[in-house]
Amino acid sequence: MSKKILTIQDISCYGNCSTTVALPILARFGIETAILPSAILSTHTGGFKDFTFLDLTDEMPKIIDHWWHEGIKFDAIYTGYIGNPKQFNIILDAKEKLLKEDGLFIVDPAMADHGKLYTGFDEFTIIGMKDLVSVADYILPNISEACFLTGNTYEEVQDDDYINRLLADLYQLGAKNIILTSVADDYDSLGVISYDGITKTTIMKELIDKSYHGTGDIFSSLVVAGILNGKPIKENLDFATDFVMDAIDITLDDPDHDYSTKYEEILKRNIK
Ligand SMILES: Nc1ncnc2c1ncn2[C@@H]1O[C@H](COP(=O)(O)OP(=O)(O)O)[C@@H](O)[C@H]1O
Ligand SMILES: Cc1ncc(COP(=O)(O)O)c(C=O)c1O
Repeated sequence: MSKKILTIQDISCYGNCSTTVALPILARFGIETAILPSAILSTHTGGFKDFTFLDLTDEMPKIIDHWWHEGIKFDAIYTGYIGNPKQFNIILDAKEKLLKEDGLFIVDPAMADHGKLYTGFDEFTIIGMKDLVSVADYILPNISEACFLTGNTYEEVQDDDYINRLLADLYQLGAKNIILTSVADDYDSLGVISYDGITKTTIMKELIDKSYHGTGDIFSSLVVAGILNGKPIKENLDFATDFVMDAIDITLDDPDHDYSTKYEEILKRNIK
């Protein structure tokens, strides 16, 4: 039977990230997707100046309560970029009211990259993300987010001891499954490591020397689709990393598309 998911993140109207990539990707893999926007921005916050920002904190509880009264329930809730620290408690309320008893709570703590918090985020964002992480079935932090969540110092290139410490500290926070992204064991590689408290699965690939906004959201949406569709973790992570790399590859030769990848070209392929 097909699955039903609720994704809670911003709508960046232009720029191919968050809700505007989650919806098409999840739908492409047969998952019915409802959205609860945390904010509406004219663009994402990376690389565009003077973006607009409409905070939807006041609207969110109304939408949740309407669905609750309708008896709507989801197989999974997947959270991303949060528009305001006040939304963390609203999201926990949505989990109580709208997630099926055996449903999955999946958190992409989208708040930082390259060792820095995104524009507009502060310690209240970190505290709120920790609350979500503590009750999550899956979390998908990058190295920067893992550091802000656990109080470790950011390292651009990481050795085994450092990664093991991050994974142990994240697991200690309460997350049942960790999918750590932007892992680099040297300056020529990039990949992901998953950890479920017992087993570590590592997928490392050659670094493409260019980064784009939105790749984290594309990666997370693909992995979430794989989890809901019961894809084995290694296959799931391998597929998602290859997809993101292909999306980067086809965007490299288009200087007018610096703000995100042209991932639609890859989504168009006959993928299973
Ligand atoms: N330039 C790149 N070269 C190779 N792999 C990449 C590149 N950018 C992203 N990826 C792959 O996609 C994953 C998620 O993308 P990333 O942008 O690092 O996520 P996040 O937003 O969590 O930082 C990475 O861990 C890596 O496996
Ligand atoms: C508003 C907004 N949402 C989501 C993201 C997440 O982007 P990424 O997929 O690069 O982590 C960003 C990053 O720039 C953003 O500004």
